[in-house]
Amino acid sequence: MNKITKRKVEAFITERKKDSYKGTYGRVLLVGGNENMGGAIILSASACVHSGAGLVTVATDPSNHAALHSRLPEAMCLTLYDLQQLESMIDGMDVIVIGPGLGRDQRAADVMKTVYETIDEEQILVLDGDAIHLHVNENLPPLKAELIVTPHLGEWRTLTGVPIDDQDVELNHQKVKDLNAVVVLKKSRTEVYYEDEVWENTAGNPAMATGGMGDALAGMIAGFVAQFEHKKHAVLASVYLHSYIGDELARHQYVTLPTHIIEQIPETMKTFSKYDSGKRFV
Ligand SMILES: NC(=O)C1=CN([C@@H]2O[C@H](COP(=O)(O)OP(=O)(O)OC[C@H]3O[C@@H](n4cnc5c(N)ncnc54)[C@H](O)[C@@H]3O)[C@@H](O)[C@H]2O)[C@@H](O)CC1
Ligand SMILES: Nc1ncnc2c1ncn2[C@@H]1O[C@H](COP(=O)(O)OP(=O)(O)O)[C@@H](O)[C@H]1O
Ligand SMILES: [Mg+2]
Repeated sequence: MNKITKRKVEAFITERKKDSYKGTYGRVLLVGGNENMGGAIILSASACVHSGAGLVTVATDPSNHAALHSRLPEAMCLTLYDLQQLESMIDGMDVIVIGPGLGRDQRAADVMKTVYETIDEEQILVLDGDAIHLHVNENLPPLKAELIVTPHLGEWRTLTGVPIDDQDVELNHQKVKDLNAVVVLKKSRTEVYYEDEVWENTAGNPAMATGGMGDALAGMIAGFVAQFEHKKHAVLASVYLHSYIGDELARHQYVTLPTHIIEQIPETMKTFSKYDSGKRFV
């Protein structure tokens, strides 16, 4: 299995071009956060903005709009259940994240259907949390977009039907090929599955075992994929950096919150970008 290491990620995160602007770094739409789980999508959106996505929009329940605006004025927002508005917004996006705090009710299923119907092959869909359950349990239209799925072990069981104790790398890899997606299988040593290879994260620790940590990762993955040309490197780099920051914080903190990790993303990216591809400090 390939290992995602610090040296590799330093080479993946490059300096920004002088003449770039927000349009260079991608447009991301994050869809989720019902009236009970607004925090989930706020964490995802916040991680996405702090990762450097050019423009971030959030479709969430209206009861979350004020909190989102006050926590993250950089993001625009729209009403989760206004399917017409959602449809027209999807059009201009590079990456769409769906699932954090979405819920699994009929309204959530209708939102999923709209996204699946509207999204096209040029776009990338990040499927997380409740969207994984809806993907399995709802009769959805065929998906044209490139798919990145970010299950934890329980969500992977839902997707594949394989009990957690029976999951192993070989069987997981077979299931990934059937799924036709990139799979970020989240656990203490997260694994990233592509059709032809598997990568293992080499960072992360139990101080990160706290609610919302995966929501933050979904937003980071979207932010990286939206701005970096090399999509595989973007996914591997985001998975590693999320855990690397967690490890740095855990040197002094018993528990690390997703908000703590998010705050550290820009500074950590800067440090990683200072190494050139020859791994030399420049
Ligand atoms: N502040 C918020 O609004 C939060 C909202 N959240 C949302 O809550 C929704 C439900 O997600 P949950 O993951 O809580 O619930 P799920 O019911 O999808 O998954 C929980 C189950 O998965 C299994 N599982 C997960 N990780 C495992 C591991 N490493 N090893 C073994 N078993 C494992 C356990 O059996 C557990 O019962 C999602 O939409 C999520 O985004 C959560 O992220 C928590 C924070
Ligand atoms: N013991 C651990 N060691 C390393 N990473 C962990 C550990 N526990 C949790 N994590 C990380 O925290 C995240 C949890 O994701 P998830 O279960 O989806 O959380 P949530 O849905 O609450 O946001 C994953 O990225 C996982 O790798
Ligand atoms: Mg989750």
